Amino acid sequence: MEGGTMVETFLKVEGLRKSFKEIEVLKEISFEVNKGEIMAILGPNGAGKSTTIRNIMGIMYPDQGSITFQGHTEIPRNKIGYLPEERGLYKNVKVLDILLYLADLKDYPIKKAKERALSYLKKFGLEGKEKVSVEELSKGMGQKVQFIASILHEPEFLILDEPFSGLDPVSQELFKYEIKNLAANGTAILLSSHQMNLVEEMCDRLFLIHRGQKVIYGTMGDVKKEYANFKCTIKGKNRVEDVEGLAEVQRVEQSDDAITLFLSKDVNIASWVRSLPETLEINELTIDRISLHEIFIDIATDKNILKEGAEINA
Ligand SMILES: Nc1ncnc2c1ncn2[C@@H]1O[C@H](COP(=O)(O)OP(=O)(O)OP(=O)(O)O)[C@@H](O)[C@H]1O
Repeated sequence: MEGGTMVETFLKVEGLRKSFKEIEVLKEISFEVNKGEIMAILGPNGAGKSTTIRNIMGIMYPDQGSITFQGHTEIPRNKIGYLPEERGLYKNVKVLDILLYLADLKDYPIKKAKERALSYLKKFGLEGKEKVSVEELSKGMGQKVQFIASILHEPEFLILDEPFSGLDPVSQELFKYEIKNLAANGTAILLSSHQMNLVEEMCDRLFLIHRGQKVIYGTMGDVKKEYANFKCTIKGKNRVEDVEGLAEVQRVEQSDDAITLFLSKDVNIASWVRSLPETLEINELTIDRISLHEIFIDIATDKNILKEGAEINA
């Protein structure tokens, strides 16, 4: 998506509000998903991700706000692929039959669907399983079939709710590769996941909700720059008192044989390293940026340690 290409928005969600009984679960949710990008929707359990997705899919209706697809309110079902959070919807049906049936529901040509289905089954290591009934598949295999079902009709917009849950690491990589490939070919992708490492590796932008409200919305690069401050971990026998007064140190965490210094946002690492006192015992020293995983935990646990950077779009 970078490099000045024209952004074409597929989905636009504006001011979405939704309550269940008295409880407001979504409060003014607004975001967009563009063609050719992977947009992550993130948040702790119960944050409102699936509710947002269900509103987009027309499974439930918002109390307020609007959802448009290429400018239209009608849901273009044939252009959308959806991998729901609930899995294993089909049981006593053969793998290839269910795939072709679902493609047919989307008015996709059956011959092409069959070719694509066989090629994807092969790609996902399910060659020879065409005539096996879905209930006989393992959990991961079932998920692969459901994933194939969601992309068989070449959707322009793909919603993946927790696509990696229950997959082994090899299958996760396969899914990751395939999802990135779809985006590279122009598909707009909205992905919800709790696997922050994968999100960090593959998503272009992210939208993080907490208690039904936007906390972060931006490109992965912006989020890293704004929130992911540097941290310096020093192995050796040092006391918190030895380091907490140092310039640019916002917070110190101590574990058995290491001490981690969380540094302020605009620190100049080169001069900061030079300013370390010679009295420190340094057996090992590493400087990294805080990971998306840590940013997530910080927000989800209301620690707000990173709030210094909490400016972008929030
Ligand atoms: N049909 C419903 N009736 C009442 N409350 C609901 C309903 N669906 C969701 N909720 C509530 O809305 C809130 C958001 O739920 P949602 O499933 O959207 O969260 P989520 O972010 O997808 O969480 P998870 O990561 O656990 O899947 C929760 O408090 C949940 O209990």
